[in-house]
Amino acid sequence: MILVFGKTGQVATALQRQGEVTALGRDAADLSDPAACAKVIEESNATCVINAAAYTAVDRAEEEEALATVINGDAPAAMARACAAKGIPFLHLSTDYVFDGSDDAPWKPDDSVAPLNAYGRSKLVGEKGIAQAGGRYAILRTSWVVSSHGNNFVKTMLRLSQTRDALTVVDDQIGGPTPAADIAATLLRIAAPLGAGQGGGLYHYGGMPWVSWKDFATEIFAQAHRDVTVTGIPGVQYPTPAARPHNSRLDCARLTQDFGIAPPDWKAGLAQILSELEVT
Ligand SMILES: NC(=O)C1=CN([C@@H]2O[C@H](COP(=O)(O)OP(=O)(O)OC[C@H]3O[C@@H](n4cnc5c(N)ncnc54)[C@H](OP(=O)(O)O)[C@@H]3O)[C@@H](O)[C@H]2O)C=CC1
Ligand SMILES: Cc1cn([C@H]2C[C@H](O)[C@@H](COP(=O)(O)OP(=O)(O)O[C@H]3O[C@@H](C)C(=O)[C@@H](O)[C@H]3O)O2)c(=O)[nH]c1=O
Ligand SMILES: [Mg+2]
Repeated sequence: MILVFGKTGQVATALQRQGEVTALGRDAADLSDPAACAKVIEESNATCVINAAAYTAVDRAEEEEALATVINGDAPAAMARACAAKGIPFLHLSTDYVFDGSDDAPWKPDDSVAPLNAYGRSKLVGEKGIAQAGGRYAILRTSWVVSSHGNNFVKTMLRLSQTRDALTVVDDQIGGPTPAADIAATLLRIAAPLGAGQGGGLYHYGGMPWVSWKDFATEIFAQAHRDVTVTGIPGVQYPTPAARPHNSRLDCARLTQDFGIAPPDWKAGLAQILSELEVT
């Protein structure tokens, strides 16, 4: 039995659509109580655990770093220790926001981390706690997750297009939009081999080709046939509580080497999302 933490989120929803999983919502397992999450694993008959729950409100985390750190740091670490004790693999997601975004070379899994914001710091606490738990694990760092479900940049752009015919969007933050459906498929595909001893550790999994948020917005409006003029602006002209990295490009070669999985094509994923949303 594959046990999933998270029920309503983008990736948790995709996992339930694609796999035979037992998904736990906040009512069944609240990540602000790490010991309770560990106990759920201990008392389960899980053969594998996937954590798809997280504190993902990047700007709000600046004011709630302690809570974000419990949810994104302490809870996954406790889950990983419970999995290690049971001898079952633990799969987890992390983020491009653990990097500072300097230069423009794609980030490799072993590159130095230096988060610019509280959310990134909280996710890094989780990464380290999982590595120290001593069990088999895979952490997929992904970026710019989108789906027809939940909150994401695609949904924000479509909503804004109902009231606006022009938008300014930052063009100096570059990364890979990643469909939640592809993340779920990848997690489900690597779970068994990981449990059997193949691979393990830190991986990158982000969509291709790399784009700026501005070029992403432009493609969303093109595919959705929305007549919105998008003008690029530097991030300094779009002030937010949390700083965001300029360079979020993820080098996904290790996942290809260990599991034969290539990064997803986000433009195809976007078309699928728009069709699910019945935007034509
Ligand atoms: N979204 C993105 O752009 C990116 C996400 N990631 C990572 O990918 C993973 C999945 O993200 P995504 O699917 O987008 O997340 P979402 O923001 O769509 O969903 C977050 C999920 O976590 C749950 N959750 C939040 N707090 C708690 C809590 N205290 N107890 C139990 N459940 C809780 C939410 O439940 P509820 O509905 O009850 O609030 C929801 O199901 C996360 O680890 C995230 O850090 C990485 C890079 C980019
Ligand atoms: C709505 C809007 C946003 N923006 C900018 C702000 C920001 O730099 C960028 C994206 O905004 P968002 O708030 O959607 O993105 P953000 O919440 O920062 O998304 C991040 O979420 C976390 C969970 C991750 O792990 C990251 O990989 C990343 O996906 O677009 C504009 O320039 N114009 C706009 O009209
Ligand atoms: Mg957001």
